[in-house]
Amino acid sequence: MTSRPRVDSEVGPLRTVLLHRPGEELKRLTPRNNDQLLFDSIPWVDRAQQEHDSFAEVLRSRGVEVLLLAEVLTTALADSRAHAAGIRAAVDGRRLGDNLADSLSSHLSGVDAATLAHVLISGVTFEELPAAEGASLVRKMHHPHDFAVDPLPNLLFTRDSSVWIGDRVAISSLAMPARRRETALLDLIYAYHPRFRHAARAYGAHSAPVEGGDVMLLAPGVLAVGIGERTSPAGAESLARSVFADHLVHTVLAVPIAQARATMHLDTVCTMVDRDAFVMYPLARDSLVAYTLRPGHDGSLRVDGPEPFLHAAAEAMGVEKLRVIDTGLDPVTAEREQWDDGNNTLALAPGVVVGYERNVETNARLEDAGIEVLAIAGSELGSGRGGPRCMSCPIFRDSLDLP
Ligand SMILES: NC(=O)NCCC[C@H](N)C(=O)O
Repeated sequence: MTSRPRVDSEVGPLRTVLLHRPGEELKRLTPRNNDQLLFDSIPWVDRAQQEHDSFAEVLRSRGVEVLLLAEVLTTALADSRAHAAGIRAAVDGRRLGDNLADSLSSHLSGVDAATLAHVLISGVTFEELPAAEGASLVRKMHHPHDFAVDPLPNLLFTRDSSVWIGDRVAISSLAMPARRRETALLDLIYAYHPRFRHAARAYGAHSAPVEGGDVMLLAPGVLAVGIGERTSPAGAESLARSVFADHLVHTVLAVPIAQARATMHLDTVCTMVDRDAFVMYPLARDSLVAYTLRPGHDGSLRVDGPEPFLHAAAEAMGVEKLRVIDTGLDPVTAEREQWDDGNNTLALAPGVVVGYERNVETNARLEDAGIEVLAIAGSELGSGRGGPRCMSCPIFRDSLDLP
């Protein structure tokens, strides 16, 4: 018997998670396209898969049910409506022109669900397009390795494309063009997979950017939303209005973060490692502030602050004080380990987190503070600039009774 999806904290015991085992889409990365596709180098794909398999194994060994995105997508695409919608979302007439678009769509309408899932994730190059009658200027003028359908190498970071808030799922509105089509796949999964199709949506039909890496359920009823390179003020405000209207939370903390690649999401700067504790980039510790948003009368919004993030968060969570694990790192080590996702941990339970093994100093300080760190290899996975929290979308966590 599977539990119905529900997440209301960052650290409640994790029971079910959605991961994406990286595949052929990573083989599309070249030195010519890696910047645009948001990777900092070209990963060794076999090793990335081994690292990911080990990550999944660590989770399973702690009793977590691991759902793999390609498998759940394939199940969803077995529904003919999902199959047709998946093709519509991938085949772009503006890029291909009507003739090529029609021929690709009709080819894909004849493939099985697993093949379509593969195509939707890995993309299609012009040389891979099915043969068609007659000449095509579009085909002739594109390089054979140009993408007719873009690959989605960042699907690996399942945190960003959807997020469960209580018993509702919010499909993100991703900011970067290289990631926008991910939402179409998540939309199909949650609409057509038998396990999810009855789940209510949060934040439906909004277009202002919100990415899951910026969204943190600090405690039941308290949501923090980073605002920076990815999530815009308009996105945070729309999300807040939506979750207030659905009575999912009582407070949203809007947290400005530097608009830089190193700090692309709030979870690159800090993550929760216990019900009252964060691991946090030391240079952000004193500067992080929050605006406090609460529902006003008649659908209006109250906005207070800004004030120091830790004060605002403690007050909203109803705890006296929040702890920041004192990593005490020198600025250079802190900067290096922050870049390598040292602060991007995935909590499996209060005081138990998964982190990249390479962040030796941060992990040692966490252990000193009594946090159990399950260290995983991530030399290849990290080339996309994301750590264990980025690579996981919790679908069910046991609820957390605050002290
Ligand atoms: N939550 C996260 O920080 N996710 C990492 C996303 C990395 C991906 N290459 C991106 O740039 O979107």
